[in-house]
Amino acid sequence: MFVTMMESCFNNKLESVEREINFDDLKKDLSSEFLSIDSQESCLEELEHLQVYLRIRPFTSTESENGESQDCVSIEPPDTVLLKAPRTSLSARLRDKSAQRFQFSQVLGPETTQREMFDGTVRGLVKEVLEGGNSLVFTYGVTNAGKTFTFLGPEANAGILPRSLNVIFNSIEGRVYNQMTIKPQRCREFTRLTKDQQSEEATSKRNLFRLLKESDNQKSFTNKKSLEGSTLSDIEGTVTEDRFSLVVEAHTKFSVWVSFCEIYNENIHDLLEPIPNGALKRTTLRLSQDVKGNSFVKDLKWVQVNNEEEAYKVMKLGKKNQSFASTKLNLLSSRSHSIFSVRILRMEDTRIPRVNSISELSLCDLAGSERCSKTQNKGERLKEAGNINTSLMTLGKCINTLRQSQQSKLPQHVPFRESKLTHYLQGFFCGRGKACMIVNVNQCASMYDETLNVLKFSAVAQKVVVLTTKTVPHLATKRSARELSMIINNADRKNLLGQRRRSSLVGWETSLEDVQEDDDTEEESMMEETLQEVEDDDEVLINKGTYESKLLREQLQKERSENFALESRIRDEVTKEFSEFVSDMQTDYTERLAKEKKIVEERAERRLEILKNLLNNLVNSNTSQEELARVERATEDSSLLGGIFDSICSDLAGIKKAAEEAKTCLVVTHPQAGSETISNQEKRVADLSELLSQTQERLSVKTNELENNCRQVQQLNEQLEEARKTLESQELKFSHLLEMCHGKDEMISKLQNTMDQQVQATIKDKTTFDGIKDEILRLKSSCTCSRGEKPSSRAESRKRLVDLQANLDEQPPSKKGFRGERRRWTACARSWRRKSSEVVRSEVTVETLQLSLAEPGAGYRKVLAQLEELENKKVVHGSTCTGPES
Ligand SMILES: Nc1ncnc2c1ncn2[C@@H]1O[C@H](COP(=O)(O)OP(=O)(O)OP(=O)(O)O)[C@@H](O)[C@H]1O
Repeated sequence: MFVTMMESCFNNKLESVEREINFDDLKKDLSSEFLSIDSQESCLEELEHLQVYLRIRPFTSTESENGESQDCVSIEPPDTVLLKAPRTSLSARLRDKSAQRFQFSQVLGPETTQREMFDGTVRGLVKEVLEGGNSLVFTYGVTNAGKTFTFLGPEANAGILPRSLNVIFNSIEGRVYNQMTIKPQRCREFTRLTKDQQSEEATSKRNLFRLLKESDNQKSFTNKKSLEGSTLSDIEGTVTEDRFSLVVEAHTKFSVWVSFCEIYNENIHDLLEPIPNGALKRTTLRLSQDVKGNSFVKDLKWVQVNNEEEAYKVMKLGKKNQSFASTKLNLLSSRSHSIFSVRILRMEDTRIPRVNSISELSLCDLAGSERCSKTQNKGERLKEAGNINTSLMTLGKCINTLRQSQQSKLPQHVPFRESKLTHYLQGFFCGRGKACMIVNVNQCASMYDETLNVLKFSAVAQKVVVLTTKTVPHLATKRSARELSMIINNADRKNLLGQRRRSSLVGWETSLEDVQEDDDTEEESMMEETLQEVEDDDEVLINKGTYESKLLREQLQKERSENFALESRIRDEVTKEFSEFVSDMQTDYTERLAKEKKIVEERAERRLEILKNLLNNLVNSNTSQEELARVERATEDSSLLGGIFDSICSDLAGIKKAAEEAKTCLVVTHPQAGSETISNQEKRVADLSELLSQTQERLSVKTNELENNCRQVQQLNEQLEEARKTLESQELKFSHLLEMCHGKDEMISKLQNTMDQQVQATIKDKTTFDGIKDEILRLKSSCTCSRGEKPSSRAESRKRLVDLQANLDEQPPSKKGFRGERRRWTACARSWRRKSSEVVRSEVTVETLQLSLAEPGAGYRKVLAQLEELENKKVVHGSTCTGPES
């Protein structure tokens, strides 16, 4: 089953490199010997993981001084790296994971020399290229991680590019084809140059080198030791004699062509194209694909180089034109992706030169991803950074989709076309040749988050399986019948495979991505020229039937055994990977669940404690507002608790979903091996679910309790508020009553005074009256006694009596009147005495009321009624109790 799955993934790739071939095609292939070399090669297809190497650069002195060294990166030789979060990292704060492990094809530590770097990574690929294969090497990493150092290196410490050129020319020494008769074209084709074209080529090359010389002369005035000013001899000291001994035939020669371009702001520019002085805009080149889906840059300048020195000059010239700028993180930061390509044409240097194979080594130095917050770029630099990040993100997307496509049953569309970089690299991910990624990281604590992202991406890239096609060049000048039969057989097999694969699936890169170029006129003329040559070959008399069936059987058996081995290997890998993934996930979630549970319990307990205190405080104190705020805080905590709980639920759902996916995948890939793991995982997930539901129950009980408590507190608070209001109004009324009582007291004392004065006056009047009465009596008696006296003394007495009478008239008129008056005053005094006793009683009642007011909620209305009654009484008394006017 898994074979079907994997096959479905890789079929697509096979389709991209194998088009339907029939006899007519074969004839065409054979006839177009000088145009395309496909038909002459035996293709060996292999599936292998993308090679991913990690290089960790050493700290600079400034970084060490700034405390960047916090042991974030440690190596577990030979292929594992351990990444630990520094104390200040956001990731470290968000996640509890202190260290993460990443595996690579090889990890090269800070002390690795440029030579060791080259030997351990790219050297093998250079050999592949010399033997007819295609190879891609690209550097990847954040800005200031050491990509350009690895790629180009300083003049005294050459990087992989100069070293590759060195090995290539050392290996083909004495076998360099230095004529310009044949030139590579498009992707895997070539063209014969006419005499004029050859001289044009030579002039262009001379001009190019002159340009470099001129700029070198200019530079030498200012900086004699700059990179551009250096010559090959400068680096010769660092690049030692390094060569491969190639197995070649006597007439075999190698024609080497190089090109250098950059992808800057999603535009492709030729770095070997001279930029005219004052030119604002550089020529933009177009990316095209040949019929086999291999991308190439249309109209890119290819320069023939006859030795290492010439190649190095081209490299320097291109570097001079490349976009560099100073950023906050790197003084000389690459602002573009640069691609240096070396095409090697393996030739038969006979009377009519023949091309046996065309191979290509493509070396890309990618610009580094960067966080604009850290580089603080603005304007043009910001735009560049945006384009760099976008294209690197697309690369990440493509790698991810490739990985997913290889894992799932259904082929997925890989978005190679979304950026120029991925569009260019597409061919190498789809079977054009071997691909190798060099990941550069620095160990700075401040770059931890970025480094983590790079390592995560690399871990995915490491798992991508690529189909590599190794071409074995045909060495014989003339083909034997058997060899031709092999070619036919191979073509038939391709045809067969192609048909079978096409029937099952639609190729994702060819169907969706392929673009064919239509400028085939030149080739057609060349085809006609060379067709005659091959038709003349008498040995193309093939006993096809005999060989075909035999070889087909052999091939079938070989393929079956290869498929079987591949299937078991991939099964093992996938099962192991999933088991690791699921167990990692399980441990992670168990830890998180335990932690969350503990936190939830602690919080619930704390909240209960707070609520208890709150209730106690509410009963004992009047600081209701404070308590209310605390209750609100407790409610907020409760909602937070709910949030945490929700997140646990969603995490669990995630675990379940992942487990489901794992299960599906395992069932698909490895029914027996998977079932046990699945049941274990299911059991674990069920346990986790049970644990979670228990936590949920406890949480809901505690939440209910909490809610009840909250409600009670709310009620108490309302009652308290009501009592407080009642108390306030009672206090107000009491103060009114007190005022009234005071008024009454004053009035009583006034009345008392008036009454006392009246009594005094009455007593005085009575004394006067008694005196007058006595006088009258005395006068009367004296009048009676003096009847016999003289009339004058009698008249005198009478006059005195009349005066007394008049005096008496001024006094209370009579004893009767005085009595009436006295009665009135006595009644009045009695009435006042009664009133004062009532006032005393009122005071007593008021005191009683005050006492009852002290108790909140006591029969307030009753008290109020009593008060009102008292008030009325006071009004009645006030109106009746007016003293005698006198
Ligand atoms: N292996 C190394 N040994 C010593 N110094 C190194 C090493 N790798 C990088 N460096 C230094 O680190 C600095 C940054 O390196 P480099 O310019 O190659 O980074 P980069 O990844 O290409 O950055 P960008 O993406 O911004 O172009 C340079 O000063 C370089 O000399």
